[in-house]
Amino acid sequence: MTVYQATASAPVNIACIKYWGKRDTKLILPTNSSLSVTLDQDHLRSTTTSRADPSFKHDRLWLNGKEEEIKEGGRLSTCIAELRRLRREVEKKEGTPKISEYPVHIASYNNFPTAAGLASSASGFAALVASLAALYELPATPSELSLIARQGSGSACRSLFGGFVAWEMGSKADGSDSFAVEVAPCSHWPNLHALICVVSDDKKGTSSTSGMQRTVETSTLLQHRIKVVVPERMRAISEAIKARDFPTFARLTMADSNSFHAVALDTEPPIFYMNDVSRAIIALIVEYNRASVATGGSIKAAYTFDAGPNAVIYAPEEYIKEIVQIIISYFPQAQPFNDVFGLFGGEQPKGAVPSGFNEAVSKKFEPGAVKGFIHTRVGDGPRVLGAEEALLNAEGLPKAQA
Ligand SMILES: Nc1ncnc2c1ncn2[C@@H]1O[C@H](COP(=O)(O)OP(=O)(O)OP(=O)(O)O)[C@@H](O)[C@H]1O
Ligand SMILES: C[C@@](O)(CCOP(=O)(O)OP(=O)(O)O)CC(=O)O
Repeated sequence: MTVYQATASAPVNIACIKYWGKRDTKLILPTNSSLSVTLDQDHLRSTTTSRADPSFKHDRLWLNGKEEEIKEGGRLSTCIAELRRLRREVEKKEGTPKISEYPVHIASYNNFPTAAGLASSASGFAALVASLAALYELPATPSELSLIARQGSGSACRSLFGGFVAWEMGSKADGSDSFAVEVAPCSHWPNLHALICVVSDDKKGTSSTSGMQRTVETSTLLQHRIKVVVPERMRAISEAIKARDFPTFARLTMADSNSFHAVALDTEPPIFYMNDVSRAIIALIVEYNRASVATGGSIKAAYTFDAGPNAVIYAPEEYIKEIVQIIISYFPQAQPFNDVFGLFGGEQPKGAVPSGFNEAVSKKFEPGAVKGFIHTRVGDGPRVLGAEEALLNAEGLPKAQA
């Protein structure tokens, strides 16, 4: 008997020009376009296996081994229904098995700790869509699949591509022109690296979904951001990426992170996602860039923050070592540094600052204020994996994770 099953993995993306605000909350249509860098799935990924089988009673989904309810009319059920609809188109061709009629079992696993506060909905919904698209053998392009991932979580639409990705907001009421497009593949700028600084967090106070809705309803500053600020930045950052112009890319990325956190503060009641640790990291990166420019160099690093206190620092590969040394001068580490790129030749990094760096820009924190680092780089889009990577066992239930 044929087993109808497919496994796919999908990457995390971190926006440089932020999505914040919906004009349609059901279809997840944004109030502005956004642009992100896809991170390498060798380090951070969601992996998902989907199987269609006539013996299954109903659709079921397990996330990290734990069953999640698929609520009727909810985001998961919308994505599954949309992919089934596309499969039915394929089944119009005579002789194609009608597997759209079978219930599905879906098992997914995020290889990064949810407790780290990293966006999991983006890679999660992208992997779900990629695995069902592979199961159903859909002839759809990544942009077409991004229309579906968008309805799971807005930022997920950008994880259907590798490299540098724009989500064009579109203008149609049905959302058919609100999808992701590739600005440049990861091979275009492979030495763009990312250093994620995991900041201690006692559980996020305001989710992105509810936070951005409150901003749309109450912030006057958001209107200026979506009408004037973002359209110009989208144009400028796309050009900077095409030209591999890091200083311009960095200036725009930092400015847009600041603008996003400003509209969060302009919300009633105000929303704070960054904390003292986040702000100290900003001060260190600003001083690092200032000292570099003052000695005839250029901007070397860009910070950006999503809806939480973790910092993501984008920088050319050659500066990451120096950046780690600066940060640990102020944030002593309680855990060993996971040196996946071999920057420190088997030794643990020691704190140091470059000459001309004003050490008074921040106080020194207690160990553990920055819990650890994840060093990664720009990476490719979703991958279809082999049967040996499947997360479902012979009975169609989740395998125990090692
Ligand atoms: N691998 C996955 N497969 C399917 N759904 C997932 C997966 N990982 C996460 N999700 C969905 O995403 C939800 C978490 O999304 P949520 O938006 O609350 O957090 P986040 O993505 O970590 O942060 P944010 O989007 O605010 O930056 C989970 O409850 C689950 O529904
Ligand atoms: C700050 C952000 O990370 C917000 C992401 O919001 P989500 O995509 O998580 O929101 P929903 O569409 O409601 O699921 C910025 C970004 O990724 O562009």
